[in-house]
Amino acid sequence: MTLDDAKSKATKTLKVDVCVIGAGSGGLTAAGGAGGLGRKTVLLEANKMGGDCLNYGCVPSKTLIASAKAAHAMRDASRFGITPVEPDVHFLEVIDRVQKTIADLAHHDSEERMKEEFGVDTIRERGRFVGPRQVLAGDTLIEAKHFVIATGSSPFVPPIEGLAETDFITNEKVFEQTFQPKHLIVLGGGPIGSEMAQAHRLLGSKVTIIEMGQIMGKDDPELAEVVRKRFIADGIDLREGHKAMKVRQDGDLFTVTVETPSGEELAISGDQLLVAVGRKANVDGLGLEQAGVEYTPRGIKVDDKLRTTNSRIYAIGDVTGGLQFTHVAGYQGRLALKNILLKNMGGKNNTDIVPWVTYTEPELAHVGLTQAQLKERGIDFEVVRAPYHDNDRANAEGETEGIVKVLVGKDGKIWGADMVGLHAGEVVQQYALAVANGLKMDAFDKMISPYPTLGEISKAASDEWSFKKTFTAFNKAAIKLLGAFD
Ligand SMILES: Cc1cc2nc3c(=O)[nH]c(=O)nc-3n(C[C@H](O)[C@H](O)[C@H](O)COP(=O)(O)OP(=O)(O)OC[C@H]3O[C@@H](n4cnc5c(N)ncnc54)[C@H](O)[C@@H]3O)c2cc1C
Ligand SMILES: NC(=O)c1ccc[n+]([C@@H]2O[C@H](COP(=O)([O-])OP(=O)(O)OC[C@H]3O[C@@H](n4cnc5c(N)ncnc54)[C@H](O)[C@@H]3O)[C@@H](O)[C@H]2O)c1
Repeated sequence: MTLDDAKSKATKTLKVDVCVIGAGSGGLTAAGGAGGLGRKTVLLEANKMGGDCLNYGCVPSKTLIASAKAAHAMRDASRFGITPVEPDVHFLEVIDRVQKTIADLAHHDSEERMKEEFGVDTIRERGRFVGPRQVLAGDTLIEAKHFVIATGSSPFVPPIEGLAETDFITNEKVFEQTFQPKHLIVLGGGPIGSEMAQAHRLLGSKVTIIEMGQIMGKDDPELAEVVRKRFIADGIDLREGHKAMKVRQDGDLFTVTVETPSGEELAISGDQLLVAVGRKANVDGLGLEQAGVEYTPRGIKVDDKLRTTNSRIYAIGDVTGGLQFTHVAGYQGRLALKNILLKNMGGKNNTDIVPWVTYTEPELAHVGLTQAQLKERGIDFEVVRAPYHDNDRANAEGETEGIVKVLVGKDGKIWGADMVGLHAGEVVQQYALAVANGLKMDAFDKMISPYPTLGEISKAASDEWSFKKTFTAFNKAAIKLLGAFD
């Protein structure tokens, strides 16, 4: 369709202050904020309200994982003095529960709520730029003072011979499965592959992960090793350093031919194939050229105010190809809005303070700068370690495998933290607050932590750090001297 054809489809014109394209975590935040603050706002959504997080991502994955954990607890009960039982998993009921949880949460992201609480009108159409300040959605031509592109990302499908001809699934289908896989093959051992592999394994499927590098490669390798060991103990067939060469489907059977690290060919067969090898930004069909918005295959280019190369258009969340998390999309939604409302004085996109958590058992979490980033920036730091096995609550829960590593500057500033262990995603919150506010380790000295909690691990790390600073030869001599006056 030519631009003129597209424009000629419009039967009405809508003039607004802000037009947000995409009603996922980022778009809903930006649109709700703009509408709530009195700007005339329209939100466009081509598919389901709530985007990936609600429908195909965070919510269904964590709900599936909750069922998996319940099944695991039954098998694992002997450690607690309880007779273990092999759970009778009704997989389709598990899937029903996943879908019900999505439905229970859907109101929060709904058109109705956007209208009632924030005064935002939603148009359930795909948006496409037809000019630098014009978007066409169905038969409506929208002219806005500002636009926010929040179109998210889709599963990347790698160009592996034969793959496209098979009925493989991605995160868009895995939560709607109609049978429990006997043997699930997972291509990719990043957060999606790892979470889904373990969940299916604990629900009773045989699972093989085919990962060309290492699982959880974006996290601290020492901590990823803890997850690796658990996967192996869970009975996952973990194939790291294995490259998928071709895929074939014969009836219900998928066969993936891989090259092993030693260069041999190996065929792995299963009755379900999940592809989770990364994401591609949703830029196709958006008419970005018509709007003068530059992009690369990674995503839309933005500056530190989240402006695109068209200063009236901002882009946020997964479509920018940066850190792809719901909380980042939400944070950027608020930031882009502030920059729209405050003439680009709302603040800069600060990726140095971002946390993330992968919800494997045990959880793997990070916040702030990584060790590699600190080295690149020439910042002196030390790693303060606090193991889970020294924490009383972890012992009571029977989950002592894990560690917290805090990256501390010479002046005590907390630059980042990495952790693996029971509820690491909760423990990391304290460090998220510390990193965001530039706190030093002595902030934890002042804090009284309730006993016995996992959060006390943070206190243990700060004790470890301050003991070293306190019990110096100088301090000991000074105290001895003062003792002479007792
Ligand atoms: C399986 C899985 C598990 C995940 N788990 C977590 C987790 O636990 N924690 C976490 O923080 N993150 C998690 N994520 C990542 C998280 O889902 C994304 O980072 C987040 O959804 C990105 O939000 P967004 O607003 O940028 O995009 P999306 O949520 O993808 O929303 C984009 C919306 O734009 C719409 N759209 C696209 N093009 C157009 C158009 N032209 N016109 C109109 N509408 C359009 C789409 O239909 C979609 O609804 C997970 C992702 C997956 C896949
Ligand atoms: N808990 C969470 O917050 C959470 C959960 C799921 C997803 N996410 C978000 O979604 C993003 C995408 O997740 P993902 O796991 O799809 O991507 P990813 O890029 O993080 O990991 C993909 C993995 O697949 C491997 N891979 C790539 N091509 C391959 C091939 N041909 N054969 C075998 N392995 C291959 C890579 O080496 C990598 O380890 C994440 O980066 C994260 O931002 C977050």
